[in-house]
Amino acid sequence: MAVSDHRQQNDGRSPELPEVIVLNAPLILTMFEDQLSSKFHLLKALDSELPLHQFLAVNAQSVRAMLCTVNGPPVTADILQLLPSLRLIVTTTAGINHIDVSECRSRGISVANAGDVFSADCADYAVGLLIDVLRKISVADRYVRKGHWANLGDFPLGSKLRGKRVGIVGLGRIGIQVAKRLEAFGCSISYNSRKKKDFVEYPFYANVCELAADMDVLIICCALTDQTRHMIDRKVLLALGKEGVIVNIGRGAIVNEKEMVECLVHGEIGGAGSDVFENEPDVPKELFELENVVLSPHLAIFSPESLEDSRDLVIANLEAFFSNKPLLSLQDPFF
Ligand SMILES: O=CC(=O)O
Repeated sequence: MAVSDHRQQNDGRSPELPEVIVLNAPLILTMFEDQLSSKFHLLKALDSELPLHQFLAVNAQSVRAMLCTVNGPPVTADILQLLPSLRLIVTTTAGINHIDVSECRSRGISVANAGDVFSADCADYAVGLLIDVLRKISVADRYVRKGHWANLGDFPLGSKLRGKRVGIVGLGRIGIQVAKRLEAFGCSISYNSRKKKDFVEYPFYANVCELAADMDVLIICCALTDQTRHMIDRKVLLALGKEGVIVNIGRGAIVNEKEMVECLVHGEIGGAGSDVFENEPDVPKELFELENVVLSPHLAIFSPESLEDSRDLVIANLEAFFSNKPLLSLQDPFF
């Protein structure tokens, strides 16, 4: 078949709809495809029989906007090179670690993310994971299901949330909401981030290891960058200590997962709750055996309501772009 024969067939929609290349399969596309495709002509790389590079080379030379998410092929310099007309990437996620932002900057491509639409759900989930690890709610659930209730005396009691010293790593949109929630639960809050924040009174620690040494709990809420990759390593975990709990709703690779698993297996930290892992969907099997660990499949941000907000923001960003208006959630640190 000639290369030009591989061009996606016009599916009957108006040829005037602006074209958007869809690199992978964002959940909002699965849920709201009709709404998105009534406004944009979606060129879906996943539906093509062609390998991604060839699909882009054949179909996407004039495409100016891309929709993507964190699962699936990362938006690398190699991919961007195949899209000479691209000027906008909209990611359905808050995190943008799957996009080569410095390549975007040098090519004049703007990046818009999920802004604040997932922050509340994600913060709720972080608190949920922490309460679950501390009070052993999932353990209690398994206990009842196994018919052990009659022996209640042998249930290992969990630890109180009120009074815990909680260190938030990354006091951005999500971190601040976690902090406010846990303050209301009677915890004392401290934080680590790139810079001290003027809008809060919480104690600031420039050094994450010193933060861990003074805390009962660390909650990882920062972005994954070259600076934060494996920032939470054995040294930090040992500083957190035998009773210390770590919760991660950021990205798996912020924690050195191998070292965290070793610390958990050897009882060098008290417990962990994690929604994110280094090599998703693979989760280290050792964790399955541990009762002081709560595992979740990268779902913290999702509720039906947050997905609808995400859809609306994606559409609003694309519409703004195609009508030369300012983007609603432009990633300004980079542009
Ligand atoms: O992980 C999810 C997100 O970055 O929004």
